[in-house]
Amino acid sequence: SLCNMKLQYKGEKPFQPVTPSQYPQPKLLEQKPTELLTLTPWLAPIVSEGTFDPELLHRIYQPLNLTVGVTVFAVGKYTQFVQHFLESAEQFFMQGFRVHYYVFTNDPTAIPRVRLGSGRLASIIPIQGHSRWEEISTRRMETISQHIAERAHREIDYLFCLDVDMVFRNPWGPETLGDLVAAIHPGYFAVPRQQFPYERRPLSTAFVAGGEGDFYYGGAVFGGRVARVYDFTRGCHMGILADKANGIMAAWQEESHLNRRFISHKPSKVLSPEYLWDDRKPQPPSLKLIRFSTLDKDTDWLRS
Ligand SMILES: CC(=O)N[C@H]1[C@@H](OP(=O)(O)OP(=O)(O)OC[C@H]2O[C@@H](n3ccc(=O)[nH]c3=O)[C@H](O)[C@@H]2O)O[C@H](CO)[C@H](O)[C@@H]1O
Ligand SMILES: [Mn+2]
Repeated sequence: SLCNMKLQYKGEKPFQPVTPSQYPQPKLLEQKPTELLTLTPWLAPIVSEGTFDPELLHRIYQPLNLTVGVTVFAVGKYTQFVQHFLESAEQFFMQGFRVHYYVFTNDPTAIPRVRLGSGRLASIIPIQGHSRWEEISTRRMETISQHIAERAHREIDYLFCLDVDMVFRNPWGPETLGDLVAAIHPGYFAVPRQQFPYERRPLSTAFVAGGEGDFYYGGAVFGGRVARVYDFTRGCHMGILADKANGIMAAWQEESHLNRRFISHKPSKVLSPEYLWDDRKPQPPSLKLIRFSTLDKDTDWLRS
């Protein structure tokens, strides 16, 4: 069965020598490239403006000829977001890289054909719709893991799994690439962990106890090497299935399972809220650049 299959991935890309270039010297004794924390206690970088050199990273990653996948779901009324999402991604997402968008929808005819740059393509993948929005959102973990097993592991090196009700506003580049990548939720970066909206009922497999947790991560952005995203989404899906069998739906659906799993399977790279913002909030001075943000949407209408 698909579950026990040994996947033949596209293959590792050996690193290339970095071509000579001019860039500012890294200074061991000059601290604080930003007001934000730059390293987790398990030594994963926290990416924000000022912590990296975009040109240098481009020189390092560009020769690898990587293909970066994106999964995005547009079921029911959410098809209206696809155009703006794709157009803004074409402007800002992984410029100069090969990109493969996988658009999952119950209504392929409602997906606009957006003109894509060279080396970039979109596949529209029909899926079943569900009447409850919680179900649509939660099912993504299952669909993504199946899609990696059936197809995407042969086509892409890295994968980002993104919400569709969002737009890119500034560059999102190879600084985001890592084995397993999480993004800090815009609503909880200044909040003590006891107040994170984790699932708190021990009956759920997403249960998080009082003293646990690092950052509260958003369900709208996660990714990494395709093999790691496969394990991650499969793990979340298993937790969701176990909860279903027990008749329980976690407080924030798949986001609760994602947060549970990132506590035991730490991300190797963490994206600051620059990479997962919300237009309904004022931009705090500590965030220099909003790169990807939730649109101010009519939630009641969308979910009706
Ligand atoms: C910023 C952030 O971290 N957002 C998370 C949050 O609320 P959100 O309010 O952002 O959830 P949402 O309404 O955007 O739903 C998540 C995604 O599911 C898809 N969708 C949903 C409903 C529907 O009818 N059709 C459809 O296509 C669509 O891709 C959408 O972007 O909590 C959700 C789970 O409860 C997800 O974890 C979201 O990622
Ligand atoms: Mn959303």
